[in-house]
Amino acid sequence: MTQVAEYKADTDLSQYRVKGEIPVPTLIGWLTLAAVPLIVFFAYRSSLRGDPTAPVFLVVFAGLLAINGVAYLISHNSTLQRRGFITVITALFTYLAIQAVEDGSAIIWLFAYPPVVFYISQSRVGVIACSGGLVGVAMLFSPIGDQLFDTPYTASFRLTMLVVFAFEISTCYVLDQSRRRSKLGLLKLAQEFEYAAKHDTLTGLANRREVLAQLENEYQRYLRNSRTFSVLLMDIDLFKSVNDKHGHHIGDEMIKLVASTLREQCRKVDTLARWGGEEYLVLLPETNTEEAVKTANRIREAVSRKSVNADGQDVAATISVGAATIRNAESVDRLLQRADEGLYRAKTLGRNTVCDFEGTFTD
Ligand SMILES: Nc1nc2c(ncn2[C@@H]2O[C@H](COP(=O)(O)OP(=O)(O)OP(=O)(O)O)[C@@H](O)[C@H]2O)c(=O)[nH]1
Repeated sequence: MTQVAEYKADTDLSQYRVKGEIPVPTLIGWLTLAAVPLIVFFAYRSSLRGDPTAPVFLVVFAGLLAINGVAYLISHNSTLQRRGFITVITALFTYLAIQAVEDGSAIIWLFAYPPVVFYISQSRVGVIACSGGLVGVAMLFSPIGDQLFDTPYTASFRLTMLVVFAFEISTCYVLDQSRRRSKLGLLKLAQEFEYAAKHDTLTGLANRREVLAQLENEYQRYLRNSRTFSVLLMDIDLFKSVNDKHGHHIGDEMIKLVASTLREQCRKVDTLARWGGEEYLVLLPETNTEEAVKTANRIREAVSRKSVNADGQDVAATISVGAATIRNAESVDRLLQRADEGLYRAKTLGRNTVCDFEGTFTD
C-alpha cells in the first residue's frame, strides 16, 4: 500500500527539488568558482600595497574554498560541502571586517553573506549565522572593537552599515520564509497530484494504472528470481440490484466496505486496487496458489459477515473471486485472463465463491 511522505515546515527542504530551482551543491560550486579567483585577485592587490599578512590569509581562504569544492566532487557529500562553505566564508568575512582589507571597503562583502546563507542552509541556521554576523559587526564598531582592532570606519559609516545590514538580514529572512512556504506548497501539490494519479477517489485503493505498474514490477522480479506471485480478481455479487433497490449512495457504501475489508485482511506488501466499478484486484507477492486461495477465502468470509445499513435495513455483501498464480513464461495479460476466467466460473457456480479457471476453492 502506497505510503505518502509528509513534508513538515521544519523539514530540511533542500533535500527536495522543485523544477527550475538551483540545487544547493550547484550554487555552492558556482560561488566557489567565482570566489576563488576573486580572492586571489584581492590577495594580489594587497601584496602590491606591501601588506605582509592579508595576501597570505586571502590565499589560504581561497585554498580552503577550493579544497572544499574538490572534496565535494570526490565525496558527493553535500552536507559536508555546505558546512565547509559556510565555515570558510564566515571566517573570510570576519577577517575582511576586522582587518579592514582594501582600506576598510572589503567589509561591504558582508552584504553577500545573508542571501547566500539563507539559500543554502536551513532557516534556523540562516537566522543564527546572520544574527551572529550582525552582533559581530556591532561589537567591531563598538568601543571594545576599537580597543581590539585598528579600523578606519567612520561613525556615519558604522551607523549606515549596521542599519543597512540589519535591514538586509530582515529582508532576506522574510523572502526566504516566503520561498520556503511556496516550495512547501508546491511539494504538497505535487504529492496530491501523484496520489490522485495512483489512487481511486472513492475507496483510496490503488487504481487500475497503479496496480498494472506494480504487476509489471512483480512480473519482472518473477522473470529474474522466479519469485511466484498471485492475483485475486473480485467482484461484488449482484451489485446492480443493490444500486437498484437502495440507490447509488448505498452501492458506494458497499464498495467502500469491501475496500476496508481488503485492507483489514491483506498484508502491507499486497497491492489492493479498485479494478473497475465493483471489481477489485489484489496483487499478492511471493504467494503460491494455496496461500492465494486461503487469502481469498478469508476475504470472502470477512465480507460476507459485513453489511451496509440502508435506512435501518442491513444489506449484506458477498463477493466472488477468481484466483491465478503466475506460471512458466505466461504474460501478465494471460495471468489476468486466467483470474477473470476463475471469476466467471465463481459467478456461474452460484457466487460467494473462490475459483481459479480450473477448479473451485470454497472452504
Ligand atoms: N454505486 C455505484 N455503482 C457502480 C459503480 N461503478 C459501477 N457501478 C454499478 O455496478 C453495477 C454492476 O452490475 P453488473 O456488472 O451487472 O453485475 P452484478 O449486478 O454485480 O452481477 P454479478 O456480477 O453477476 O453478480 C452496474 O449497475 C453499475 O452501474 C460505482 O462507483 N458506484
